[in-house]
Amino acid sequence: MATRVRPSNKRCAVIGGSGFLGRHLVEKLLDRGYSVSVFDIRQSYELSGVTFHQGDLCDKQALLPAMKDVSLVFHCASPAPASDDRRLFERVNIQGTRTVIQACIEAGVQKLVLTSSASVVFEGTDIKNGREDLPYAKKPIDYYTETKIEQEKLVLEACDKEKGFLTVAIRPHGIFGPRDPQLVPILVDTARRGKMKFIIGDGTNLVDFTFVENVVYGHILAAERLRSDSPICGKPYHITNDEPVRFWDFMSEVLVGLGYAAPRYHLPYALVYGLALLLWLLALILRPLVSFKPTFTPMRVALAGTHHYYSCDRAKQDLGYKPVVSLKDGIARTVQSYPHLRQGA
Ligand SMILES: NC(=O)C1=CN([C@@H]2O[C@H](COP(=O)(O)OP(=O)(O)OC[C@H]3O[C@@H](n4cnc5c(N)ncnc54)[C@H](OP(=O)(O)O)[C@@H]3O)[C@@H](O)[C@H]2O)C=CC1
Ligand SMILES: CC(C)=CCC[C@@H](C)[C@H]1CC[C@H]2C3=C(CC[C@]12C)[C@@]1(C)CCC(=O)C[C@@H]1CC3
Repeated sequence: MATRVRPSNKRCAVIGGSGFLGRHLVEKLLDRGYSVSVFDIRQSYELSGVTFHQGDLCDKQALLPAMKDVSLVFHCASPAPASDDRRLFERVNIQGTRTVIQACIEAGVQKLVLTSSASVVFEGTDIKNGREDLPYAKKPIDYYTETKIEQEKLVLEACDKEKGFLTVAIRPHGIFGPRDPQLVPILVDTARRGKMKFIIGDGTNLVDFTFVENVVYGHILAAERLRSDSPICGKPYHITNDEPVRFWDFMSEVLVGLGYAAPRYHLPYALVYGLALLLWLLALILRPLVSFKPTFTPMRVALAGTHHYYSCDRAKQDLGYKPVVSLKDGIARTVQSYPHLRQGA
């Protein structure tokens, strides 16, 4: 009878390892002596110590080779929130995550760490220092978040100490850092189109923005602390910079760092939200005739004009988490990493 190779606890797989967070995670895992297999729908780089497996995570047969002899899997793949494609989110984040869980169990993987999102509890109204025991949003802000909720439930419910399959979910918020394809590029694009002149509301709303290396650190701590006798099995954890900042101060600091003017004029929140809602309805009605994507969607206006920051006390207590990069240093490193997005470049 063929003997089964015992998976090494320093061998792991990163699903979504070609993406922004995934690649930072892969780099840190290599630093810590792990060998890594990346599974992603695309291959965006090459790195020694990393084996790439290209495929769709909804395909179990494609996933299995990436999990061979692996004891730990990180699942940080998702379609981009901006795609707003309900069927794609359902297929990848819900059905695909079921497939990931089945493949893990079949391949003998012992630990699964999911990248969820703090937004699973956000309904577009203020959250101040929200803890993990807040209920899931009944009215999530978009389809993407709706499927992130189902995905998190699936992964946490799959935790089974008897069967030796342990799971945990990390809920980051507002990830930023070098190579981020979303936050800074959207901000600069908005500024270049002359639309970053206005502050929505009074500009005092506090939000968490989390430097990518802190998010990576939270994932690795969770993976390494995930044992059948630890309190973290089957639980979600907020991972933030633990320094809530005014949304508009953060945006202004990034803009000014890149040579653009900070927004100055205030607009009432209710007015902008109402206009965004009208635009969104118009885009929906006109979709069969013309397709346009408004910059100011109701979801974006809510993100820009409300408080949404989260306590990471549970992560501090159970994981020994503490941010490793301050917000100030994170912003400086991010701004430096985007020479091509500077004003005039
Ligand atoms: N960025 C943020 O601020 C936050 C992100 N998160 C979560 O963190 C995770 C990582 O996000 P981020 O790094 O920003 O996202 P990215 O889009 O940069 O990375 C996700 C990766 O997954 C890939 N992918 C998408 N669909 C599939 C599929 N069917 N099969 C295999 N791979 C696939 C993507 O490929 P492609 O690019 O071709 O689609 C991409 O390479 C996600 O789960 C996201 O929900 C949570 C909170 C905040
Ligand atoms: C905190 C958090 C969850 C951030 C996630 C990233 C994006 C949702 C934001 C990144 C840049 C933001 C942005 C706006 C909304 C939210 C973001 C897209 C605006 C469109 C809000 C309205 C404006 O006045 C312009 C803003 C540009 C940047």
